[in-house]
Amino acid sequence: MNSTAAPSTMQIVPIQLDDRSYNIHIGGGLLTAPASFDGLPKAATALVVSNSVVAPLYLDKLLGVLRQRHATVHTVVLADGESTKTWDSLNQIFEGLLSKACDRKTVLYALGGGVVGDMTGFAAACYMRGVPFVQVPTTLLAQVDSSVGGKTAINHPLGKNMIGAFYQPLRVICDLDTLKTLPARELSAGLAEIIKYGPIVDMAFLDWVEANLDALMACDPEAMAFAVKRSCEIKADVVSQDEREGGLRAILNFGHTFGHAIEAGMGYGAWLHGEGVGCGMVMAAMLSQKMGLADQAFVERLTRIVKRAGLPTVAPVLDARDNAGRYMDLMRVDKKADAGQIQFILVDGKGKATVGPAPDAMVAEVINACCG
Ligand SMILES: NC(=O)c1ccc[n+]([C@@H]2O[C@H](COP(=O)([O-])OP(=O)(O)OC[C@H]3O[C@@H](n4cnc5c(N)ncnc54)[C@H](O)[C@@H]3O)[C@@H](O)[C@H]2O)c1
Ligand SMILES: O=C(O)C(=O)C[C@@H](O)[C@H](O)[C@H](O)COP(=O)(O)O
Ligand SMILES: [Zn+2]
Repeated sequence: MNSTAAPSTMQIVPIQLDDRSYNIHIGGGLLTAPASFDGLPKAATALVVSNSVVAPLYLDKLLGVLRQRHATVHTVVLADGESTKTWDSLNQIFEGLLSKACDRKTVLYALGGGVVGDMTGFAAACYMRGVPFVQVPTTLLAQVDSSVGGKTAINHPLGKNMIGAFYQPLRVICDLDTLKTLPARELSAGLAEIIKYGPIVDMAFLDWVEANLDALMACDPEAMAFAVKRSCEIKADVVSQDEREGGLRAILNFGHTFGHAIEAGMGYGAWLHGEGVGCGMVMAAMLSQKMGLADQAFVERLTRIVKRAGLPTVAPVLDARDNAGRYMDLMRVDKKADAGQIQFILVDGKGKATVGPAPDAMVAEVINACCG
């Protein structure tokens, strides 16, 4: 591995949010290490939310530690996949909480990827108007992005993450060992969000990612430890400046305006979130170039990196008759849209991002050029 890699022991990345500040713990074996949970509330009751893929792999391990902290630990195991990020799943969590008479001190633990994390966080925000929760992310994407920063949500058929709340966890516990069971496609999805941090904030990190992509795709522990830590540092820094996306935080949406349209337009789950983001970054970079902000060499470089990471760079046709129109309609629903005007995250290819509109004709050119 190139660059100054972090050691494989536990590392802590703080996120400063006044009375909602917390730490992100990163390291191998954290799931079964009681010390990872030190300082968290030892309420009588806890409830772990997981899913049908993650539970058989890691639920017993987590329960082993939690039963030393809570007299009673309940579980809710949801179905798997992006298509389950719905009211129905959310209700299953509420039913689990209510049927077990969980009180407002009950600690919720989200054990899984971003889908479980986003839904558990939303349930924690709503149940009895707010109960404590802890993120235990088990995918690369969740460790480098979704578990950090307090965005929680479910999807709506008309738009991604449309119903949700900002609600911070008490802690994020990233056990790097869980990444060893992750399918290659999911690892690639996580790489998309890692790649994202370069063009928006830190091009030296993009250089590092490019130089270490093979190690990352092979799940090399040292490379992973550094990538997760640096990603969390970048995200924590952005979120601590703008927790509720008044402005700056929107840069974390680089690639998402197009990506979310792909996810919703294809039907949730057909494209993974990270795949939409990967392809969406290529589209947003191309738009940035058309707007005179980035040069062609940067667009080509980013496209090469995204492709090498195992992610799609050719966007899907969402409507054979009016494809650009369909993309536009889906993007107008995006949460960043302002008075019906779509806002894009545009990059300069040197590590700076801006948020703004783009002429419809240029957006259509990008869609036409990128769709296969
Ligand atoms: N809140 C945020 O800030 C934020 C940021 C980025 C993404 N997201 C959301 O996160 C979601 C995507 O998250 P994701 O990519 O983790 O998807 P996911 O939660 O669907 O997990 C991906 C797949 O991996 C499986 N899995 C999880 N951990 C595993 C492990 N250790 N070994 C084997 N299989 C494992 C899951 O069951 C699932 O099949 C999207 O809904 C996206 O909108 C939210
Ligand atoms: O944390 C953020 O802010 C992000 O934008 C991170 C994104 O990777 C993530 O996919 C987020 O859920 C998208 O937010 P949304 O507000 O566009 O739904
Ligand atoms: Zn994302």
